[in-house]
Parts: sequence; structure tokens; C-alpha cells
Amino acid sequence: MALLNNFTTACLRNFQGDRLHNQLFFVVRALHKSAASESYGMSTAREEAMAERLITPSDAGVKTAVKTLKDMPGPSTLSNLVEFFWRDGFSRIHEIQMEHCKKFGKIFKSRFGPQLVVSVADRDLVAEVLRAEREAPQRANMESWKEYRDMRGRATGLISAEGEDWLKMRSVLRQLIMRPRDVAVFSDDVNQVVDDLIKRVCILRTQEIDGATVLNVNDLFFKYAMEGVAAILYECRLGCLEDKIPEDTQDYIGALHLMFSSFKTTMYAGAIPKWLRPIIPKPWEEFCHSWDGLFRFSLIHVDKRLSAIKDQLERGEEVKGGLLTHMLVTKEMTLEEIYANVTEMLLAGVDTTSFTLSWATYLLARNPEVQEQIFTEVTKTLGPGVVATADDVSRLPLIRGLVKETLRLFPVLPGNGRITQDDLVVGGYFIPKGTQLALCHFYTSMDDENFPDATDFRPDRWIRKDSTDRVDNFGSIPFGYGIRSCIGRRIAELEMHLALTRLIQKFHIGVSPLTADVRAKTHGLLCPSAPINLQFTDRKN
Ligand code: HEM
Repeated sequence: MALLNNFTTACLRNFQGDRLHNQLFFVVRALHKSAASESYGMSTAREEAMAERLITPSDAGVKTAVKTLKDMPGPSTLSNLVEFFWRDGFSRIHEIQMEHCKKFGKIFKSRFGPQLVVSVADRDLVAEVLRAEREAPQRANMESWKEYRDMRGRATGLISAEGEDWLKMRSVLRQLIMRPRDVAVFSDDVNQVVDDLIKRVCILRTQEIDGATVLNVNDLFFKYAMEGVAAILYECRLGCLEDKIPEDTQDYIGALHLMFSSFKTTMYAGAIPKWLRPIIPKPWEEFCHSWDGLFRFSLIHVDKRLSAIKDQLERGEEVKGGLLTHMLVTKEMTLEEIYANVTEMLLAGVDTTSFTLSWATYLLARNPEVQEQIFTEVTKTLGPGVVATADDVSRLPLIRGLVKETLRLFPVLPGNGRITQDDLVVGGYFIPKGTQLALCHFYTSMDDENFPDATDFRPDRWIRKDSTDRVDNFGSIPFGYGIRSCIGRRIAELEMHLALTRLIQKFHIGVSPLTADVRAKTHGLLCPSAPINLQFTDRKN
């Protein structure tokens, strides 16, 4: 949901975050271990013997021996150290991905001290790897997450759990929110949050001299995303879009911001050996402090709902409700598991959605002709001023294309990580079980072979010409693929489709003169490197 262990502000921060964290971990370890102790999870001799036994047919039908990791190209540990520590590589992960792919090809290895990460940047190889996954795919190092949970006696949620624990929780949640029709029932709740988003835009723009500009739209979309996901997860409103935000909500936002702002330091939380913590305590302390805040908030809301349910039962009333009520009533998960899952889902569901909305509105502002095309589709399909519901979205292919195209150009998780659970042959290389893989989604989505004129913003590239036309491909899988893909995908899509439809209906969105060209940077997630300021001018209906 990117996990460098630090799902920092963004849960997904964590997906990418984890990889970074791993990288850092390996770099730190490299200072203690000699290069001679490097291992790929099995001895090189055994690996070579295995590879020799494996023969694959080439295109011409001639049998070719499988190569070993030794034969795989890639940057050296030293150049990685320079890249990340000297040249601030942590904020340029996506660019480094592009540079390395261009230099070493679509499959290459990177060493981080004793560990090895194999990066896969070819669409078909990514598909091969993901299609070969077992029933409980393993995410890369989540040790610090687990350590925190063990220390505080908390359970793991979907993001941090593995194996049987993960399977059990996933099978419960999958039945509740994985299909568009499961989340369509939340359409009215989300639309109420959209009402408040629109009101907020109108208030914020009056605070600027031109009466049109909203400064730093991500701040607004952060609050919208948090309010929206909480309306579904907690079945209550938090007041994020109010003038005065309630204190407990403000504390939670503080905890989220702490995770995000201390992204780099919290990466050290798991990377620094435990014995060094008394000497360098800050990273681990901040990491725990942020998690304490996130869990505290979930406990308040889950407990509130639980006691309301108990009261209703005592009064002999029928208990009705949404996602949380279902989880609490059916007891398919323990209370601790419910706490952990809503905490992790809220973390995963805020920045991911808000960054995507920020990029989407920025792209619309920069491409007024595309904006007009989408506006025309929306007005023709819905009629002027009609509020769209989840059921209307299938009739708005350009709105769906807008979200897909935004996530292709700015995949919030520019890469994803896995630990291989079997020996694999990928791209002609033998990859032993237990190897860490990095799937380079940013590269594949910017590859002209997968998307012609890949740098162009063209939401209509996602429109099917007929029912046989397949526009989906593994070049852009911003929510992942398969059994371990994003569980919140349909929730995120609902929130984004309904918000964008309404914003486009109501306003012409333009770039404010205060905003220059905004580039992406990685901060766990792929996010704007500078505030995006946009003008929202009323459309005449
Ligand atoms: C634009 C919005 C979002 C994007 C692009 C996104 C993307 C992702 C990706 C790429 C993963 C990792 C998948 C994998 O490892 O194969 C993931 C996992 C996850 N996401 Fe999302 N996500 C978004 C919104 C949300 C929302 C709104 C929620 C919760 C309501 C959520 C909850 C999760 C959870 C719990 C996981 C872990 C799933 C598991 O391991 O079983 N995400 N997300």
C-alpha cells in the first residue's frame, strides 16, 4: 500500500518506504559486514548448480542455459551509497529507477551491503512474477512495524501481517470492500463529504486576493481523503473540513504529519541496529510516537462504535451499520485485529488518495482542452448540475480514464516489493527463493513501448474502442495486482471519481500564477515537490 517500513505519512508511504528502508538497512549493515559475507539467500555454488540444471527454450527453439545472479548487471554498493547519501537519492527514487533501467536494462540487481535487490522493470516480467505468486505473497521487511506491535501488545493489520494471519484477515475484508458494488453503498456518505469539499473550496478561495486561488490543494485533499475514508471505516464524520477541526482529529493529523515529516529519520528506526538505539534514540522514538497517535485515534472511534452497538443490543434494537459495525458484530476478527486494520487502512488511505487528487487537478489545470472534453462528457451524461453516484461512474469513462492516467503518470507507489517464495526464472535469470524483488512501476508506466507518447497526459487512452479492446496492462498497475493488491482500491476510486466529477462540474480549474512547474519527488510516496496552487472559477450552468 510501497513499503519501506515506514509507511510514513502514507500508508503507502510504506510500500515504497519499505523498500527504501530496506535499502538503508542494508547500507547500514554494509558498514559492519564485509563484502565477502554477501549472500543471495543461497550459496553462489548452489545457485550456479541450480541454474545449470535449468534450461529454457529461446525464441528460436534452441535451448539456452539459465544465467545466475552473478551474471546480472547492476550498480555497485558504492555507487548506491553515493547516489542515496551524497545525491539525496531518497527523494529521487523514481528518477534513479529510470536511470538504472536505462543503464542496466529491464532487470538488474542492486546491492545494499549483504543484501541484494533484483529490480524488474519489464511489463511482461512483472506480470510473470505477480502471476506466479502463492496464496499469501510476502511483502519486504516489515520488522520494525512488527516490533512496535509486539512491544505494545498490538496485532498486525493487513499491511504488516504475513502468512496465515494475513490470509485470515484478507479473506474477511475481501468480501466486504473489494468489488465496486460492495463500496457503491457508501456513495451517499462519500457525496456528503464531497459537499463539504466544495464548500471548503469556496471558503478558501475567498481568502485570496483574486477570489479564486486555493493554496496548496494537497492540504485540502488530505482533509477530504481523511474525512472520506473515515466516514467509511469509522462510520462517523471527523470534522476535517470544518473551520475548527476537533482536537482528537487534529492530534491524529499531527501523528500522520509526524510520520511523514520524519520520513527519513523514521527509516532509520528499523535500519539502525537495536544496540545503537540508546546512542541514536530519535528515529525509533518518533516512529513509536507516531504509531501511538495513530492507534490511539482508531481505538477512540472503534470503542465508540462498539459501545453504541452494545447499547442498541441491550435495548433490544436491531443493529445496522457499515464496515466497522459488520466487523464488530460478526467477530470474524478479534478486537485487536480490528484496531490494527482500521489503523493501517486509515494510514494507507489518506495520502495515497490526496496526492492522486492533487496531481489530477494539476493535470486538468495544465491541460484545459482535456478538462473541457471531460466537462462535456460529464454534462452530457448526467445533465447540468446532477450529482453523480457510484452507479453513474460506469457511464463516465473519461473520469475513470482521468484517474488511471493520473496514476500512470504519478503512481503514488512508484515501486513495490516482494520476497520470492519459490525459486524462479525471470528474464532468463535464476532467482533463488527468498530474494527481494523491486517491481519498477514508475519505469513501466513511462515506457513508450507500453504507452505510446508516454509523457503525454491523455485520459482517453484508457477508453475501450469496443468490447474486445484491452487497454489495461501490467505497464500501469498502481494498486498492485492479484491477491495482495490494494484492498482499498474501490474505496479510493469511489472517493476520487465522485470528487473529480463534482469539481469539474462546478469549477473551471486553472493554474495559479503562484505555481510554477511542479515536479514529483519521492518521500515514501511519489508526491508533489512544491505546493500546488490552483484557481477554481465557477462554471456557468
Ligand atoms: C490512490 C489511492 C491508492 C493507491 C494508489 C494504493 C495503492 C496500493 C498499493 C500499490 C498497494 C500494495 C499492493 C501490493 O503489495 O501488491 C496497496 C496496499 C494496500 N492498500 Fe492501497 N492504495 C490506495 C488507497 C488505499 C485506501 C483508500 C485504502 C484503505 C481504505 C488502502 C488500503 C491498503 C491496504 C490495507 C493495503 C495492504 C493490502 C494487503 O497487504 O493485503 N489503500 N495500496
